[in-house]
Amino acid sequence: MVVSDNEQFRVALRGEAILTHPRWNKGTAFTRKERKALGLTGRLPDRVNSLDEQCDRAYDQYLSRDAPLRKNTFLQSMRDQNWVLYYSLISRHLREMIPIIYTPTEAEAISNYSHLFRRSEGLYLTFSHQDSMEEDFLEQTRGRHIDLVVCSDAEAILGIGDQGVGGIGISTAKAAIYTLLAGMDPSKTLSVTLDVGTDNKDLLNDRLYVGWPHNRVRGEEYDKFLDKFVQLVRKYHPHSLLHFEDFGVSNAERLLDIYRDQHAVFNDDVQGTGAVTLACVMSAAGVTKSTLADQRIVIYGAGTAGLGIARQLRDGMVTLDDLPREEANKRFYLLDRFGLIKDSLGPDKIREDLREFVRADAEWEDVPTNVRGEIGLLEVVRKLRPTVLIGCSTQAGAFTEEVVKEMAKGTERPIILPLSNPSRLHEVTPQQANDWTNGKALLATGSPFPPCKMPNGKDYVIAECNNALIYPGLGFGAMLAQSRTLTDTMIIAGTRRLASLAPALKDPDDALLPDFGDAPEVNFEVAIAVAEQAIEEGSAGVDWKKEEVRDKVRERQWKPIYGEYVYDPQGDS
Ligand SMILES: NC(=O)C1=CN([C@@H]2O[C@H](COP(=O)(O)OP(=O)(O)OC[C@H]3O[C@@H](n4cnc5c(N)ncnc54)[C@H](O)[C@@H]3O)[C@@H](O)[C@H]2O)C=CC1
Ligand SMILES: CC(=O)C(=O)O
Ligand SMILES: [Mg+2]
Repeated sequence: MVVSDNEQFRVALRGEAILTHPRWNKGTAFTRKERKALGLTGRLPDRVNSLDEQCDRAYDQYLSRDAPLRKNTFLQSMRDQNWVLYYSLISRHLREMIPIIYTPTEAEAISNYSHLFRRSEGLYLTFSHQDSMEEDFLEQTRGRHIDLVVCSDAEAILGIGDQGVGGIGISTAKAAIYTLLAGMDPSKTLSVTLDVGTDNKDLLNDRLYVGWPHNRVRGEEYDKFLDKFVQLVRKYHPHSLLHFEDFGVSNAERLLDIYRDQHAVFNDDVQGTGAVTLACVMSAAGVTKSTLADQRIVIYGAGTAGLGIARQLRDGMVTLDDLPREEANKRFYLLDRFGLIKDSLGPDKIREDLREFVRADAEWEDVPTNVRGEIGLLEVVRKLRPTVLIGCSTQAGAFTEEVVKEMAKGTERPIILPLSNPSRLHEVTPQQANDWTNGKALLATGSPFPPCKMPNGKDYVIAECNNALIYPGLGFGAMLAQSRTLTDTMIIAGTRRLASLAPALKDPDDALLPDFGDAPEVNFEVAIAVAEQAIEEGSAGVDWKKEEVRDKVRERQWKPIYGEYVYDPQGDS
């Protein structure tokens, strides 16, 4: 459904039913004719408002809330009431409001989920009710056309760990970002929490916790539960995109591998983060006039995001710089809680999926270790003098002054990307990294940060290297092209398009990635690149010509505009 001005809808709802339906509700914007036809004249105050007037009023109400969390709950309740107003208001204040409905504030909302709970916001599939999963699923989706399913089991939410049933908050936030930044029709999205319990003791001990009060289910039982859900999505919505968000490290990559050939699946933390970081490093390499293959890359935190980034950067070197895969793997040095990932750590400490990035001990014989034989970040940086340092460890302050200064000794423009969310968990603040390198560092962060003051007094704009700059376009492009899978080459095509839009390409002192205020245009371009690539490689289910793609994508974007309603008992509801 693409809404344009004056588009007419036949709706089967009247009275209270239409006023309480967020897809159809217009509040004071119902026209006099509609009020009469839909039984609303006595249910609304006299004055008919335009959408502009409604946005002005809503913005004043928003501003009257001081704390970010209060602003978040205000917007949340607006979404429950009126989608057009919600998306229209946020689109008008995108830079200001994205941090409120997404990282960092959404993390706070999720961690308080049970205390803030007001009403259902998606599909809650609970392990203990798995016998009725199909029934529960159909109850919400029967007769609906679903293009996008966003699901989370909430084991690793936005850097704040296991949040149990509160994971519904990340599914709804990510789905809302698809609508805001790519134009996904919200009536065709489904947000799901897979409540398989939680190991978060605070939640389990909280008498107000609204999720299933049970330890997290793992192993075969978990896999069966997940499979049952994925097969329902495949059966009833075979052309949908299934987006996985914030799964734990033992499941994220594994589930992607299991299902990637069966359905169009996408893991945002692995693939979305990998893609935006590749674009960011391409942009920084443009500033330093080097290639991807020239980089020596240290990744601190080898979890879901860390591994996803390593693989995507590696694939970038292979595809864009023609480097053999083995050669490309050697450009990476991954560290986790046991320090540098090297052979002698053994299988207990090295996950199988990290295998191709394990370093040989022989390379490090001359480097001091701690009492447990581990090699820390400072030692790695001292020996290697990396050109790129990426943080996805959730360890605030891990990039110390010593580490950053040591890095700066070996490279003219150190590329430093503290990507952990929320803001309080960043490995280094941009201003610190900037000060410690005399303004030489090329920086981007995972959550929004204000510009840094450079030694020359100018501002250096800090790019937000967050997967939201690319995943909506990747998913929307794949969905529109009706691609059976979201291939690695489609992701690379979207990434290259994003990198081509980096402000630093035109001015090396400018941000490494486009501003979030421009994220809708950026994701539009990404969606086009992805759909074009799907068509070119034959994975698309549509028979568009490449030159038609731009117009097709534009035509299919949902816009927050009110249509005109006509009452029809056989119409939509
Ligand atoms: N900017 C972006 O777009 C994204 C940012 N992130 C952020 O990245 C961070 C990590 O997320 P995930 O990879 O999903 O979590 P994860 O839990 O899978 O990975 C974190 C890793 O850091 C390691 N770690 C913990 N303490 C450490 C220490 N002292 N030294 C070195 N490593 C240590 C853990 O062992 C784990 O392997 C989170 O803050 C998350 O919000 C994640 C996805 C996207
Ligand atoms: C941005 C995101 O996906 C995360 O922090 O998990
Ligand atoms: Mg995530």
